[in-house]
Amino acid sequence: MSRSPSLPERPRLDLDPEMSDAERLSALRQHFERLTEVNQELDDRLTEATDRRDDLQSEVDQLKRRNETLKTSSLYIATVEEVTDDGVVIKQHGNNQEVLTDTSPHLETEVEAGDRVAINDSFAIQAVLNDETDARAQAMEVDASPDVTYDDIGGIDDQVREVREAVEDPLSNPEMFEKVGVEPPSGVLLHGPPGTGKTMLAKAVANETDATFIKMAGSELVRKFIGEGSRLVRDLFELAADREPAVIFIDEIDAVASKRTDSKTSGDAEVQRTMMQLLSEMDGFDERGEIRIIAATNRFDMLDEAILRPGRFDRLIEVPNPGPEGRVKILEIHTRDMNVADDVDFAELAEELDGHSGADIASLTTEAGMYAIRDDRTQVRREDFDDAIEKMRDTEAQTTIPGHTDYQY
Ligand SMILES: Nc1ncnc2c1ncn2[C@@H]1O[C@H](COP(=O)(O)OP(=O)(O)OP(=O)(O)O)[C@@H](O)[C@H]1O
Repeated sequence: MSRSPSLPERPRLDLDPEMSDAERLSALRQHFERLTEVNQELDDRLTEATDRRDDLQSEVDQLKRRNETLKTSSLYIATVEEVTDDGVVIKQHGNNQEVLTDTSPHLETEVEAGDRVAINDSFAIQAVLNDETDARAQAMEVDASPDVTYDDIGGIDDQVREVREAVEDPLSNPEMFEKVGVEPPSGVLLHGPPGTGKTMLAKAVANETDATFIKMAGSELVRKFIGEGSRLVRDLFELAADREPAVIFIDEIDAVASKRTDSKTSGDAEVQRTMMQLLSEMDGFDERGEIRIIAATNRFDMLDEAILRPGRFDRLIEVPNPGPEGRVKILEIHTRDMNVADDVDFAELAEELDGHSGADIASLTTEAGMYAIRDDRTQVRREDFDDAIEKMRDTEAQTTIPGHTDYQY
């Protein structure tokens, strides 16, 4: 910006006491003329500055109006496919159209492949959606390479084998299914009490098949994203198609697929719409390529049978609480990196943990480790496990509601 020239100096009046009256009059006249000149000069500068201010003001007004239009006009959502020297390739949601476009200069360094962005009518990128604005990112957990392996799962070997047959084989050896002429199962439904390793199983399959793991929780869909459920289900399958091979894992599927109730509240209608969208996505599944879908529920009794029809979740696998040997295996898995004293007998501990889940056993081992740390020891002893079991029982006693029985498997 150019700097304005400095203001003219204020004229000085020098009157010498020795001066005659005539000299004094002439000096005063000169001073008056100079003052008039400076005054004129300042007037001109003021007019110039006012004109400039008016110009700037109209520029500000114009920018404000443009900003308002930008703020009020609808923006569309797209995903960045690629950032090239010639521009940014985006894919619009909804119609899947690919467009080569530009980014607002202030976003040039920010845009990366995979980002969700807001675009205007001319496809120019206006904003990169962060996690807060990106409902999809909130509703889904995307893990390009989960690190759970089958070795991390104990006590449910039969279930691991069944899931591998139903999910892994069709992904890693599709030709075999074609040659034999059988359709791989469309979807696998894992059902059983909480904390038995259902999520781990889905992650391990994704890991083993180098597939992206995409998880969506049914309860979040209906609680947090009211009105958006069916859109998010569509997004879920779209995202999986973008990232295939992919394993879609829908946890707590009962939240969107429970038996129809009689009440006709708008909430129910919304849940119904979400389920219909899920069913229609599953029905169009054949063309979807290398995508496998696994769902999980703790409330098998509540499920709407529509989702269990052939071509939908047609492979049911029960994942129960582990038996005594399973509990020993899970104890071993979760103490792999712990320094456990020789007096700890896992078989004995497993006996005491009858009816407990893998998740209970995992947190029990952590708790035992905490007791050792509290005692300033690096080795975990039998007494630490005993203390941890006692604490677990106390907590259970406090959280059990009298007269309430959970759904039993
Ligand atoms: N069979 C198992 N072997 C080893 N660890 C297990 C097993 N089951 C559960 N765990 C431990 O419990 C944690 C929770 O398990 P996970 O999330 O897979 O259970 P879930 O069946 O999906 O539970 P929910 O039904 O509550 O979603 C795991 O991270 C793991 O530490």
